[in-house]
Amino acid sequence: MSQNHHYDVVVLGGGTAGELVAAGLAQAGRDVALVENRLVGGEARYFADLPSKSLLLSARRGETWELATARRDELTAHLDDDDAGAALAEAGVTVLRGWGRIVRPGVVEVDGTEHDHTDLVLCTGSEPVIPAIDGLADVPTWTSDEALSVPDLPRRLVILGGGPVGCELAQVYASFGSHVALIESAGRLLTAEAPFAGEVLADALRRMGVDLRLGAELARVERTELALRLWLSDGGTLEADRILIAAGRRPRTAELGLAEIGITVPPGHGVPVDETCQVNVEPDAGPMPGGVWAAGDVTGVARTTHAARYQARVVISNVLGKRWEADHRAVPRVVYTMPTVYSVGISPGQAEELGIDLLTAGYDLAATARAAVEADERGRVELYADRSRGLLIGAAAVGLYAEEWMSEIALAIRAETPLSVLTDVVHAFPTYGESIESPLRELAERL
Ligand SMILES: Cc1cc2nc3c(=O)[nH]c(=O)nc-3n(C[C@H](O)[C@H](O)[C@H](O)COP(=O)(O)OP(=O)(O)OC[C@H]3O[C@@H](n4cnc5c(N)ncnc54)[C@H](O)[C@@H]3O)c2cc1C
Ligand SMILES: NC(=O)c1ccc[n+]([C@@H]2O[C@H](COP(=O)([O-])OP(=O)(O)OC[C@H]3O[C@@H](n4cnc5c(N)ncnc54)[C@H](O)[C@@H]3O)[C@@H](O)[C@H]2O)c1
Repeated sequence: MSQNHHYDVVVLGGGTAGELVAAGLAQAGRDVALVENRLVGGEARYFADLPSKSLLLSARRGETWELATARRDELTAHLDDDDAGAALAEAGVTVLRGWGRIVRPGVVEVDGTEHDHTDLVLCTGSEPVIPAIDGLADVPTWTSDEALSVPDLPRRLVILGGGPVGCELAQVYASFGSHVALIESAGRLLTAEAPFAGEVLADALRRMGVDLRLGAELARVERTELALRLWLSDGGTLEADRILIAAGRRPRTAELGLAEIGITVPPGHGVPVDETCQVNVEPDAGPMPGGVWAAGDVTGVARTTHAARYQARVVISNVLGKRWEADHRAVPRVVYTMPTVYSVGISPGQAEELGIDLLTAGYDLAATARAAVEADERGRVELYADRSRGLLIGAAAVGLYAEEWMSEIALAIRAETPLSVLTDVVHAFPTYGESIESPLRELAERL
């Protein structure tokens, strides 16, 4: 076993969070190594956010599949991370290629070489959950990684899971001509969000010809001579050329050697972090030379790229000794379908779990002048206030460009802006943004 250099900081995982942490700390003068076993830049750049948004945009523009995949592959640099690696080297980061594993406090091993460090930052992301279903392991399947990087357009695609990944990809593939069926074991799409959001989206997907099988589970799969045959728990059957598994993701915590430094993570959970993104390490693990930190999907806190970027900035600040406590109350959750589904803060389901007395006010986008101008009446906005505190604590909107015009609500929740101020804000005419005025007034009157 060869012994390498001592680094001030080793960052495990070079996706969105890891890249930002490594570059930020190197630019602040720290000696930093980043360990990456696949592509520097991670999921968002090559297999998730960028390719999916590129294909959705191409679908909206009516481009052909060939043009759309060419555009996507250009945007994802044909899965070549040379430029991303060079940018990190330019920032002063040492990029170590290979799988990183903690071997004892202060030491990470990468392909047989040990690297000492003071601080350690875990940015290992998340991985798809593959459900244990009879026959599934014996047939060819995709996860979002393949669905967003290969050139194939299956004639019949069955998607397992109606969360953000399943819904975005159902829309992509249906737009380009695949016959898409989507199986969601819950009775509705986007179960984490307000029920109306899933209903509006279900309607949009059905209109595109997507066969929604809600409240059903995939019981068994078999390969026949010409296709895949699927049996559902409700007695239904489907034929497919390809199955796409979009049944959730779990933080990537296995095979990292976390136990060597006293980090215990129950299966499926994220590494436990405090508000400074420092990982809770059990005290009997032995003396640690510095802090252990985590950012991004591996924390399981807020699984989006903007949350990963935010947590990366929090980690950089705290490693440099400037205390910054993360506040996750108003991190948006966006599904970039047509129409967009935007949610922020507390959802009605979460409010119920937390015992919050929720006051809801809503407005249909069809009543805005903008809907008439766009000739698109789909969508609705709902605002949620905590009756006991008299404050806006959550919102959901389904509608064209909702990801752009709902940002002021994120700010209002984060800043705890009084409703008296929010109702005094003037919105430009004719915009979808005007749709929040009426529910804000209603909440102000009822509180
Ligand atoms: C289909 C899809 C679409 C999405 N669309 C959006 C979107 O539009 N907007 C949005 O905000 N979010 C979106 N997300 C979520 C977003 O992609 C993630 O939240 C984000 O990529 C998380 O970044 P990360 O840095 O935590 O992890 P990642 O980008 O996954 O980076 C982790 C990196 O660590 C590496 N790694 C792991 N373990 C080791 C190890 N032991 N040694 C070496 N390297 C290791 C991996 O190879 C990987 O490159 C989407 C997700 C999916 C699946
Ligand atoms: N635009 C975005 O920001 C964006 C887009 C895509 C994904 N993401 C992130 O990726 C994460 C993962 O997304 P996801 O959609 O894979 O997961 P998810 O957990 O949000 O949804 C998975 C869905 O699959 C269903 N399911 C699970 N097992 C099933 C089975 N055996 N049969 C049928 N249905 C089954 C679940 O009921 C659930 O509704 C999200 O939480 C999100 O943070 C973000």
